Amino acid sequence: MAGVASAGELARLLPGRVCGVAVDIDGTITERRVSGDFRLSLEAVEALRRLEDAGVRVILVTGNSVMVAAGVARYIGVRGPHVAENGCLVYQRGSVVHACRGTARAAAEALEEELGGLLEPSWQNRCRIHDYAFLVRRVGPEEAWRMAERVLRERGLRAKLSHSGYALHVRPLEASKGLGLRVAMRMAGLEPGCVVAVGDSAMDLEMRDAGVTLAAVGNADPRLREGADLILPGESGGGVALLARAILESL
Ligand SMILES: O=C(O)COP(=O)(O)O
Ligand SMILES: [Mg+2]
Repeated sequence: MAGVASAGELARLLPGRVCGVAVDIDGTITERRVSGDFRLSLEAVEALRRLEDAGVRVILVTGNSVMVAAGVARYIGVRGPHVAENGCLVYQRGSVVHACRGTARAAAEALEEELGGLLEPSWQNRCRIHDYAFLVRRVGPEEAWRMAERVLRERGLRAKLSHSGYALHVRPLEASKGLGLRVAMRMAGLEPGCVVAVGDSAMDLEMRDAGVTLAAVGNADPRLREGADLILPGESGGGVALLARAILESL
C-alpha cells in the first residue's frame, strides 16, 4: 500500500529531477471522479501549464479518442506527445502513431448487437480505430463485464475488457496505457526514471509497465491506490495540483 503523502513529504517521494508527467484525464484532471461529470479542474489546468512553462513535459494518457485527447491538450496548452485509446494511439502535432496493431472493432460490433440495451456505444466510437468504449446502462459494471465476456466467448472473439470507472472498454489484447506511454516518452526523448504518472482508475496501473513512478489521486479506485507508488493528498484535479506544486518546488 503506497503511503498517503502529505503535501510536505510528497517532494521526497518523487524521482530526483522530474522531467515529465503523464496524466490521465477523466477522474484525474477533472474536478471530480463522477461518471458523467467531465468538468476540467481549473487548478489542475493551471498546474499543468506551470509545469510546461518550467520545462516539465506533460503527456496526456487517456482512454478517450485521439480527437478528444488532442482537443483537451490543445486548449490546456500541453505539448505531449499524447496517448489516446488506452495506449493504442500516440498523437503529436497532427500526426498519429499506432502503438497497437490489432483492433477490437469486430468485438465492439458483437457487443453492440448482443447487448445493445445494456451497453450504449460511446459517441466517440465513430472516430476510434483500436479500442472501443461503452456506457453501461441498467446493470452494474461487473454484470456488464460478465455478459460481455460471455458474448466474446460465444462468438470466439479475442479482445481485452477493461473498465475505466466511466466506460467499459473492449481492446486489442496487446493494448496497454504503458505501451502507449513508452512510445510517447521515446518520441519526447524522456527517460522513464524521471517521469511521474498519475491516474484514478485500475486501468492506470498499466502505466507502471512503462517504468515510471505511479501516483494515485486521493479518491482513486482502491486497486490503483493499492498498486501505486504513492497516493496524492488531494482528490482528482486537486491532487494533480499538489503534485505539480511539489514538482515545481523540487526543480
Ligand atoms: O475513456 C475513458 O473511459 C476514461 O478516460 P480516462 O482514461 O482519461 O480516465
Ligand atoms: Mg481516468
